[in-house]
Amino acid sequence: MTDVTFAPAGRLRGSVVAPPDKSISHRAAIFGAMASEPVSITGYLHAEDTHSTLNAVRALGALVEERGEEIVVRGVGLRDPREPDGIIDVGNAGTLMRLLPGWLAAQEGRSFTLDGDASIRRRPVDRIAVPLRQMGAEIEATDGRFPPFTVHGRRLHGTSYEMPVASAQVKSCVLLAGVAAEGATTLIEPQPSRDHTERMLARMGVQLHRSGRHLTISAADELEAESLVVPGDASSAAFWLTAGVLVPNARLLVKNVNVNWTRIGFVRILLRMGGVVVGGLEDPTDDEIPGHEPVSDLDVAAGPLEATTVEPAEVPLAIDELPLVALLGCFAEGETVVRGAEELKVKESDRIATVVDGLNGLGGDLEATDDGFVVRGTGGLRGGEIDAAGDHRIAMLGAIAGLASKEGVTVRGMEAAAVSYPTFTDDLAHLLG
Ligand SMILES: O=C(O)C1=C[C@@H](OP(=O)(O)O)[C@@H](O)[C@H](O)C1
Ligand SMILES: C=C(OP(=O)(O)O)C(=O)O
Repeated sequence: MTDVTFAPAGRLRGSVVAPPDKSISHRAAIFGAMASEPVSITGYLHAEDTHSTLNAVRALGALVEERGEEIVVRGVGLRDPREPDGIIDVGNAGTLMRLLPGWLAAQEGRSFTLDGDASIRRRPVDRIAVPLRQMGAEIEATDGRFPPFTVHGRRLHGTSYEMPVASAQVKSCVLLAGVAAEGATTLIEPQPSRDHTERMLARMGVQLHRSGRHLTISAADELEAESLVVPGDASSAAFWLTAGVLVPNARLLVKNVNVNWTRIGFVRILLRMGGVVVGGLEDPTDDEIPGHEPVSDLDVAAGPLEATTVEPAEVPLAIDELPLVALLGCFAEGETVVRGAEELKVKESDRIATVVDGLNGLGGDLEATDDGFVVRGTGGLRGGEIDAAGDHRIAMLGAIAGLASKEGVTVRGMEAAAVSYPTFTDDLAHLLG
């Protein structure tokens, strides 16, 4: 385990290019493997989670050539993944674990077992097993709902499924099954969630139609795209936006950020709290499904903050950034409340517990609730030690807390950052000059 100390930042200036988007990289590799013709992917994220995805698609028979900035995936087509010799190891990647079975469930007569690390074994898969069974698949999970689990592929039929939780992973899984099923599949979403799957499938020639909460996908014979481009990750960029707001006199430019409106709920919350962020944010696209991802450079500066309440409908659009909302709340005037975020309990760690305990250990005044947390702003944080609990977002949360604290923060287990952002400490060193 690596302990790293982050001292209060005297100066934080300059520009940083957001690392490639993790969600979109997973999708590009999986959809590339589902395609019949080679797909060139520019800007693929080289991190632990997305390497698990490359290994998974290789195990299914796809060829992956790495050529510097570009990777080329030579897929096996919608109906020809190979049955691997052993398990498919998803490592720490929940997105891989929940998306891939959508495709695999449609492979008649073949079985696939997925497993991962200790954290992944605590993350439920019944949320995908329920709709996939409804479409005709057979799934056996440990204790009925955890990895390791086995997907027995069957001829799938389209369905209509009302999702109990707003989850882009569940939505994507059902859409992938829908592409390879017979007939149309309709999903009814409780609230909008990130829409990268819809955008990328539309770009790859699949017919998708949205009408309010209803999303319908038609089966396709093949997926097709010569090239896919991965933009910068808004969730990774959020660490720099937070640092830019909290560190006195900071001035940062975060370049090439994906500003898809379903990913920038955090920026909207930050603006509401008084943060200064300037850039070309996307407006909601309503029922339209664009075939691209918008990007912008974001300029951020330090400033005084006010508390806010994050309502349940905002949660899916800022889910991975809610730990940073808690950190901002420590520095804001008043009481910051996050509601409707019980999903945080089933991430890489129980993020209600790790955020509340972690920031309280640094001098914060937070209280866990059943569905989120309450943060009483104290104007700052003393500092101290925080355990990343094997969770990349908690590791980087601790680092940013350290920069903004009075005495600095030691993060225990900083290596966890490599799951989504392996160059995090190098980028920070550059900004500290
Ligand atoms: O679809 C995706 O790429 C993701 C969806 C979210 O999970 P849920 O679908 O479980 O909300 C998010 O927390 C995760 O980091 C990535
Ligand atoms: C929850 C996350 O990812 P995943 O579900 O893919 O493990 C995350 O990156 O914060």
